[in-house]
Amino acid sequence: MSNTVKVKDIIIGEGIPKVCVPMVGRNLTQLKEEGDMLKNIDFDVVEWRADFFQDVEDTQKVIEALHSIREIFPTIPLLFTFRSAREGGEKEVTNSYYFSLIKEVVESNEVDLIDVELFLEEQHVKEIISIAHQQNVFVILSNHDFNKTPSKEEMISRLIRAQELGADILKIAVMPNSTKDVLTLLEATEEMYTKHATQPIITMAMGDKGVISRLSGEVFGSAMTFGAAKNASAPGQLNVADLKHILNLLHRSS
Ligand SMILES: O=C1C[C@@](O)(C(=O)O)C[C@@H](O)[C@@H]1O
Repeated sequence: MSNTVKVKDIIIGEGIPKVCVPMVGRNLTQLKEEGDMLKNIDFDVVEWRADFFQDVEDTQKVIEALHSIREIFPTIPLLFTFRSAREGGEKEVTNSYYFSLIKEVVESNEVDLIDVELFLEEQHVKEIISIAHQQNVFVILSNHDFNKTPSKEEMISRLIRAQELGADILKIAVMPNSTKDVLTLLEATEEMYTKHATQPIITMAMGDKGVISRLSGEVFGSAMTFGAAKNASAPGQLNVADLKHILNLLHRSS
């Protein structure tokens, strides 16, 4: 197994951390406006945060919107995410709707990557991964704690669990309540990356305190970082242009 995942022309896990921009429009008009603005910006992966979409409970409308987003970005890897409210997202739907939505999205042939929450029922996670892999869609198994930073051991064990379940990319986002918490996240990242990971990992400490973790992926082993175009999808995200610039600077001096 390798520590990289190649999606279209982007190799996640190699070189400078890749920059992912979330789209957070509430309707198709807003998504198209966001898409037009993003056309002039340099980034690597686009994430559609479908939990922001007001018609997310209508699968047909979701697929139509997905198609429109794909038309705007035919060559850029597209990540589909429905972030549940319990993990910091905008909306809560039933597990069975979440499961059927993700299945439809994967089968639509419009996405390259999907985000699946690690704490879903294990059977559902396994099934989604299997369907996604049949369709050549990569799976990011993710976990978020918007209130605190778990212990280093706990964060590593969640990332290992995601890996054991067959995820292509492992992700954890936590909220630091102190500078020490940021160090704990970075330590967990470094240890996971050097000792356990066979897959790329993505980690971040959110909020103002955690900003450094969104910039230092190349040093500690986080393969991707999220930046905001106009509206952030999580606290602490920097503007994409600044993010790219700083990542390039850090790369040159590394
Ligand atoms: O999971 C993540 C990471 C994130 O929460 C962040 O902190 O940048 C932003 C989300 O859009 C994305 O799905």
